[in-house]
Amino acid sequence: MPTPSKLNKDPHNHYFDLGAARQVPETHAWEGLHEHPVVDGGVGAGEDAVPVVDMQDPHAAEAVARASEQWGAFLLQGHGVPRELLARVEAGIAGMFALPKTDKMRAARQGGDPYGYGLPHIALYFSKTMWSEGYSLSPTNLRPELRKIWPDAGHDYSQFCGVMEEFHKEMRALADKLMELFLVALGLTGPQIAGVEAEHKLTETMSETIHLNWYVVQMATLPAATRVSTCLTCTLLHACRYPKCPDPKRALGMKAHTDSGFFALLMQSQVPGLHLFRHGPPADRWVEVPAVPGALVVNIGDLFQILTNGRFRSVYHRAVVNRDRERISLAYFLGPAANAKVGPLKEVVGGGRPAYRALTWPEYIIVRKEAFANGGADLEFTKGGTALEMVSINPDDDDGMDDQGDISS
Ligand SMILES: O=C(O)CCC(=O)C(=O)O
Ligand SMILES: [Fe+2]
Repeated sequence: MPTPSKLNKDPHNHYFDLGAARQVPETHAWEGLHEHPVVDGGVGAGEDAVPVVDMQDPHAAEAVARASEQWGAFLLQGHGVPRELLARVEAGIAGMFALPKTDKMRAARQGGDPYGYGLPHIALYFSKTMWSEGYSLSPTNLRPELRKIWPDAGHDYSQFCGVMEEFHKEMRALADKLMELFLVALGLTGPQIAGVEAEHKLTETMSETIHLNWYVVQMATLPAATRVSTCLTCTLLHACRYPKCPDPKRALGMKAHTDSGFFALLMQSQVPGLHLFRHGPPADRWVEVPAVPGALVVNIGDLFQILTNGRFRSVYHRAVVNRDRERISLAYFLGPAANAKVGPLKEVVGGGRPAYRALTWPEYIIVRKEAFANGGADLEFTKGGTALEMVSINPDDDDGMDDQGDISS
C-alpha cells in the first residue's frame, strides 16, 4: 500500500493513482471548501429551492426569465428526453469509466487538446488536483474518438457510440428549443426572434461539447469493515470494487467555476453533488441541487451573460465528492461558433447601453485564463475581478456603442 507521497503522478492529466490512496494527499486537498455553508436546494427549501422549469407549462418563459436572472440555473422538466434513454447513457458512461486505466489513457488529452480523457480544461489553472475523472468529446466526432478506448470496435464500442448518438440527437433538438425559449424569456417578439436568427444564425451555428465526469474513487485496499454502504456500481456491500473518497471534506470533484459558453444541459445521476453559489443576504452559501429523477440542470454560461447584456447571469458552481456513492454527470455545452463575435444583442440593449464588449469564444478563453492567473476565480468571484468584469464596459466609456448586437459568423 503506497503512502500518498509515493503515488505516481501522471504527467498527462495530473492523475494520482486514486485507487491506492488511503487518505487525501496534499496535492488533492483544497483550502476554503467550507468557507460558505451548504444548504439543501430541494423543494421544501424556501427561497433556496432550486427553480424548476417545466417546458410544457404555458408560463415556462416567465419561469426561465426569473430563474436566469436570479440564479443562472434551473432544473428542467417536460423536456421530452426519455428517462429510459438517460438511464442507458448513465450506464454506458459508468461502463466506460470502469475500464482499466490503460485503456482510458490511450485517449488521454494532451496539453491543450480540447477533447480526450482527462480532467476538464479548468484543471490547468489550479495547483491542486480534482478528485474525479473526465472525458471531453465532440458529439459530431464520437466514433473516431472512442476508437482510442475501444480499438477493436467491438460490442461495447458500438453500444456506447449508439446510445451517445441517440442522446446527442435528442439533446441537440432540445438545445435548439431551449435557445428559443431563452429568447422569448428575454422578451423578444416572434419577428425579433426571427430577425436575430436570420442575422446571427445563433441556433444553427451553435457549437457543442460533451464533458463526462466520474466522481468515484477506487480504493481497492480499503478494509472491508470501513465500507459502509452498498455500492451502486457493483451492488456489493463488502467486496465493493468502487469504494469511496477517503475524505470528501478535503477533496473536490470539480473546482468552482462558471461555464464559459452560452449554456450547459447537465445530466446527473441520482446522487446530489452539484453546488450553486448564491450571494447573501442572509449569507453567501452553496445550494446543493437535488437529484430529481428525469430532470436536467440548465446552467447559464458567461457568453450568455454577455449576449443578454447581463440580464441572464452565469452561475458559479462546483461539484463535491461523496463518501458513499459514486456520481456521474454529463455536461452538454452549447456555445457560439468559434469565429462569431459575441456582444450584447441590440434587441436586449434597446435604448440602453451595452455592458460588455464583443469578442469571440476563443478570445474570451484567453481573458479567462488571465483572470484565473490573477489569483484564482474562486477568490476573485466574490471579491470582483472575474473574466466577465474584464470585458465589461465602463458606463463612462463611449466606445461601447460599437459593440452591441455584434454576434456574427
Ligand atoms: O458534475 C457536475 O454536476 C458539474 C459538472 C460541471 O460543472 C462541468 O462539467 O462543467
Ligand atoms: Fe460547469
